[in-house]
Amino acid sequence: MRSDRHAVLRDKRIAFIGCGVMGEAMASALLRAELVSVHQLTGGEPNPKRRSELQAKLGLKMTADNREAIQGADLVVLAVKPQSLDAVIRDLAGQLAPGQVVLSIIAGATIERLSRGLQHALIVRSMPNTPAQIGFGATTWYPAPAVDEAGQGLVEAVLESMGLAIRVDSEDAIDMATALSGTGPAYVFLIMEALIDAGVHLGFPRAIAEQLVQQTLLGSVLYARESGRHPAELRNMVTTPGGTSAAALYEMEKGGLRTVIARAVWAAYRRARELGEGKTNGGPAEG
Ligand SMILES: NC(=O)C1=CN([C@@H]2O[C@H](COP(=O)(O)OP(=O)(O)OC[C@H]3O[C@@H](n4cnc5c(N)ncnc54)[C@H](O)[C@@H]3O)[C@@H](O)[C@H]2O)C=CC1
Ligand SMILES: O=C(O)[C@@H]1CCC=N1
Repeated sequence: MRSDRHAVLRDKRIAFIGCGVMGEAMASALLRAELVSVHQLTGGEPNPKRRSELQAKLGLKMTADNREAIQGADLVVLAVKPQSLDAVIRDLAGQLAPGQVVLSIIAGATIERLSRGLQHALIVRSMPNTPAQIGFGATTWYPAPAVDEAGQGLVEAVLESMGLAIRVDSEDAIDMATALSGTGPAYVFLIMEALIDAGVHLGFPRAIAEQLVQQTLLGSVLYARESGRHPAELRNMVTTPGGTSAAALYEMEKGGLRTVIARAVWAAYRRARELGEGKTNGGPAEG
C-alpha cells in the first residue's frame, strides 16, 4: 500500500508524547522532508529543558500536559522510555478520541498492554532507529487489527519520512527488529569507535583515522548494495592469499567475532521481550 505522503499528511496533526532522542528524530525527519508544517506538531514533555530546546530548535508547540498534547491529534506517537510507560498510561487511559491512531516506538511494549492500558484499539507498534534523524532510518511496523487502511496509510507516511519502513506480519518481528535494526546503530558505532582507536594506536592522528574509518564503512555498505554480491564474496575479493586481510580475519575468527555478534543480538532480543513483560531494569544476560 503506497500513497502520496504529502497528500496523506496534509492537515494531519501529530502529537509526540516524549520528546527525547527519538521524538526529536521523528519530528525533525517530518519537518526536514517538508511533509508537515510545524503547526501540525505538538510535543508532550515533562522536562522543561527539553521543552525549551525543542521549541527553540524546531519551533514545536510544547506542553507538559500529555492530555493537552493529544487534543485534536490524528496520530499520537508514544516515544517515552519503557520505564515511563505506566505514567503515560495513567495520563491517557480513556482519553483518546475514537479515530485517533496511537503509534508506539517503545521497545517491548505489546499491543495488548498498550491497548488495555489506554482503553483504545487503534494501536500500531513500530521500531525505528536513530539514523531516522537524517532520513536513513530502518523501521518495522505492525498494526493492531482495528487499524484501518487510512490509519495504516498515515502511519506509513510518517515512518517512510524517516527512511526504509517495512510492515511486518507479527509482533514478534518487532522484537526481532528491535535487536537487529533498532539497536543496530549501537553495534556499528562501537565497531567504528574500535577501528578509529586502532588507527590511533597505529599512529594516525585521530581526525585522519576518523575520516578513513567513516569512508571505509560508508563505501563498503554502498558497494555491497550496488554490487548485489554476497558479503562473503566481497570479503574474498579483499583477501589476497597470504596477505594482510587473511592475517586480520584469522584474528577476528579466533576471537569469536561472529559468535559475539550473534550472542549480542540474541541478548538484545531477550531484553526486548523482558521489557514487554514489564521487567524494566536490566542485568547481564546469561546463557
Ligand atoms: N534511542 C534509540 O535508538 C531508540 C529508542 N527507541 C525507543 O524509543 C523510546 C524513547 O527512547 P529515547 O528517545 O532514546 O529516550 P529519551 O530518554 O531520549 O526520551 C524520552 C523522553 O520522554 C520524556 N518523558 C518521560 N516521562 C514522560 C511522560 N510521563 N510523558 C511524556 N514524556 C515523558 C523524557 O523527559 C524524555 O525527554 C524508548 O521506549 C525506546 O525503547 C526505539 C528505537 C530506537
Ligand atoms: O536500548 C534500547 O532499549 C533502545 C531500543 C532500541 C534502541 N535503543
